[in-house]
Amino acid sequence: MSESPVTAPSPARKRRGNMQLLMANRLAAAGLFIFGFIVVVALLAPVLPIPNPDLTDQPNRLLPPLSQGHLLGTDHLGRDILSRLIWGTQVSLLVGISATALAALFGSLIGLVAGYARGATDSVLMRLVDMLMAFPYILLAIAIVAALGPGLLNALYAIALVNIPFFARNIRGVTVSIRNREFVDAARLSGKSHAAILFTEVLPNVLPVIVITMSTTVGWMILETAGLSFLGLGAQPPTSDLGSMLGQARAQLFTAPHASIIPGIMIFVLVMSINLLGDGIRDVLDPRLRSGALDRPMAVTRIERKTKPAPTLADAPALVVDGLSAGFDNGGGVTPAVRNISFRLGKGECLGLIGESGSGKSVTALSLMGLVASPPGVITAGGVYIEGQEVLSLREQELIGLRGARVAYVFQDPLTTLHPLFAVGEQIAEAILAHQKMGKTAAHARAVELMESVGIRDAASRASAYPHELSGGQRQRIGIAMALANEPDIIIADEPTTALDVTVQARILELLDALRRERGLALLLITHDFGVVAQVCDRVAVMRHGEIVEQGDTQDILRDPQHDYTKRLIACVPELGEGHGFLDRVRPLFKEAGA
Ligand SMILES: Nc1ncnc2c1ncn2[C@@H]1O[C@H](COP(=O)(O)OP(=O)(O)OP(=O)(O)O)[C@@H](O)[C@H]1O
Repeated sequence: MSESPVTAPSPARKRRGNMQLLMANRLAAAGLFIFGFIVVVALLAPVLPIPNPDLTDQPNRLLPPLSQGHLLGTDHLGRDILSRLIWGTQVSLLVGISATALAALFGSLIGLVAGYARGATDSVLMRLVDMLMAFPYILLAIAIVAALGPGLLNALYAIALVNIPFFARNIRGVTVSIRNREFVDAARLSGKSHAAILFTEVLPNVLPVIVITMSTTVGWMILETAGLSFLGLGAQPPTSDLGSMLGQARAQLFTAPHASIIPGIMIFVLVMSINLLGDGIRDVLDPRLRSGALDRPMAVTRIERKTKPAPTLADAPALVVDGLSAGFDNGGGVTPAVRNISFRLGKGECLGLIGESGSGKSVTALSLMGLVASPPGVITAGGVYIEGQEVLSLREQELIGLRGARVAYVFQDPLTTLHPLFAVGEQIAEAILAHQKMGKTAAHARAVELMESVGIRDAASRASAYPHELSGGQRQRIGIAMALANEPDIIIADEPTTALDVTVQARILELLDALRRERGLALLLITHDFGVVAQVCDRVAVMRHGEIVEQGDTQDILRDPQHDYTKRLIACVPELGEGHGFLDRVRPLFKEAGA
């Protein structure tokens, strides 16, 4: 289409860069600042005006902090603690980061190969990893260093080795889920070698997980290295790291506590800053966390309306939507998804909401009951009136109480909305019990009745079937039965037949049509198919780029569409036996529109 979509963010609202997102997380920013400061100071150790860290001065041993010439005092050999702290931090950082890099390299390689190859390779590699995991890791590290001999380099190898399983298992899990994806199949079909697929198709998808795992484990590895040095198995004199400083000072814990407290605080601050930074990096690299989708969603969409709509409407039909606008918080502002939506829907009436994919139909439908997930969803203007009462101004619990009771939803693919581990009858009964007080047996009997009313044959026995045991059409009937469970006044059906074949589609539409007529339901039917609208709806509202561009009686609009876009949507309904004529008829319409 030639027009730019309404959701295209303006330059001012462009998604913030990763660094800005990281900085917006205060804890991560604090972690970055502290860690950055420590790294810079440790790197500048050779040029800083500090004494030689190994220079002993027996007469001035165990001087307290703030002594002349020794800001943090001296240790049991009279060495300057500040200087040793800075040099020791440098060593701890170097060993911790190197161990993380080694563990990440070998662990990820094992995970990638095992997850991609599966079969015997997977079993052998993962059993080896399991063997490593069978021992308490710090004991294993001590045993390895004891076997190799004490020393920083051996401590580094030991820490890297005991952390390999952590990477291997994580990366294998992600690789297994990626290896069966269509783009990997496509690469295989294109003749790429396994190695090429592994490194060009799988690895780029696994890389963020490797980075996240590294950022969250590096602090842990620094701590483990310090542990080995504390026990005298890591840094050997005269080299010292934070752990060995702590170990050497423990004999003077009561006479000169500062000698052990200072390196202890340093280890704490260093590990804490890395962990805070690591958590922040994880949130930034994971797109789901970045948009806030994995945050606990709010029970009702965030509502930020500049002007409050009138609390009630006189002489209002079942549903009135007045000037509704909603969008998504992109971190720097709200990107609009639907704008100024208004329509009315009476009892027993069916309104079709039609538009191409992305035109904002679902956001409109979900906004009516504050169901757009927040974050990132936001309702920015307008009102929704049910029987004349503005519902978005209600208290949260009141609005939640309306869901499923006065207003019910039927979604596109019931396989994703039905719980796979519960029998369908049980799920309908649960929907009844959510709003009505009755015993479980009565709820189950009512569920069977509802199943019968939506045309499921042999309902009593089918009630104990699980969703995967039913056909697509039967599942959608269960979805409709659940929507009817509490005798709602309004049903919002969001593309209820899109996932079904044409014959089942026709039957489900007939069912919805019959139900709204028999029960006087107001039916809002969302679709992208004018054929469906023509079959069921009294009136239709055409949506494009988040706005309603035309609405009116279905017959009038079918006969005399005003908007070009409506004309094109109507032209897209093929006629039986039309064959190639359909394309010849439709193509010029889209060429004219530059689409
Ligand atoms: N969680 C989200 N975050 C950001 N933008 C979103 C989100 N969900 C939807 N949108 C945007 O809102 C706009 C409207 O989407 P909506 O799902 O309402 O379209 P639709 O007309 O129902 O499409 P379809 O027929 O494919 O379901 C789209 O441009 C979409 O990209």
